[in-house]
Amino acid sequence: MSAHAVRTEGLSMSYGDKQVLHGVDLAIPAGEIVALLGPNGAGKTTTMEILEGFRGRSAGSVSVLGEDPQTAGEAWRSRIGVVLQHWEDHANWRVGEFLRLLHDHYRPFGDAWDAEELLAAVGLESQRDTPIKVLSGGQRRRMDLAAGLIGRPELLFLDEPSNGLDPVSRRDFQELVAKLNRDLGVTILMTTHDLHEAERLADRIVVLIGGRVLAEGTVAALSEEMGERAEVRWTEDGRRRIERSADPLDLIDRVRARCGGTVADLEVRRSSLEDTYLAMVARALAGETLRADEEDEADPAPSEERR
Ligand SMILES: Nc1ncnc2c1ncn2[C@@H]1O[C@H](COP(=O)(O)OP(=O)(O)OP(=O)(O)O)[C@@H](O)[C@H]1O
Repeated sequence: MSAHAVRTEGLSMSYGDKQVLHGVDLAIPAGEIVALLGPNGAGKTTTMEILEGFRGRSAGSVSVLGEDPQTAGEAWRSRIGVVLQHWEDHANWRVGEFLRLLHDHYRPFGDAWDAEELLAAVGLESQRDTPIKVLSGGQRRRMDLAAGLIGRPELLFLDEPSNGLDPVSRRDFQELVAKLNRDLGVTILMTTHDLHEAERLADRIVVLIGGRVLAEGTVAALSEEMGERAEVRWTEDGRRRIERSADPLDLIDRVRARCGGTVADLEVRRSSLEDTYLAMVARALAGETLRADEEDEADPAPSEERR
């Protein structure tokens, strides 16, 4: 059996005469959380819909849990879970009855999640008898997640899962997603525009731009590929200093020697996914190569921090 939950080779898609995916190759290892990032219109939702079997493709091969989503049957569908960006059906149904109905639908295909247990797992026990239309945004996303989980999927697709949630609900939701992966081993492919969310949750990042994979790897590997530098801040001669360095330990040693052995208010921050992503997209838009310059530039003089 393939160790990859998802594999695509040369995946291409056109809407009429407009080509929106140009030979996308993906390899998503089973058990990982992978975040698909990219600007609006990059082709993320189209890719997800093809992998979910909701949309055909124009060319290329696709394997999801070992089958082609275009031809796979209901048994395969019960092994995947889908949480769409928006869906507005069943507004008058109550949360508990909706999950019970889904449970009955999935039961013939295996060990469907009991509706009561699932309500508890996503923290919606108090909303069991609440009509879906009056749920808050955060409760609604939890219910969407519960609906995606009912068949105990091996692979879960999340399209902008925490969009519109307040910071506390967002954090709770992210913890729930991380727990599903950690405790139940669910492979997760998610799209998000929240780079902190991607950095927090994802084992691996895929950046799509203009329907092509621009970069793929762990946050650390992408940062290294882009030649991103850590940011070092300290106080020297009563002034706050800030400098970026590829070798922060060497920089700190030099500052320490200058300051007589101690460095005041020292902070070191590695480049964030946001720094890397923005640099990557800017370079791509400027038509530059992704590789950082081979030549090692001398570190610029430290600047003073803006207050
Ligand atoms: N049903 C459709 N018919 C025609 N064009 C479409 C259709 N769906 C998407 N597109 C086009 O395909 C391209 C990719 O859209 P897609 O929704 O996959 O991007 P996305 O990366 O998910 O964007 P966003 O971040 O805004 O959700 C866009 O140019 C979009 O206008």
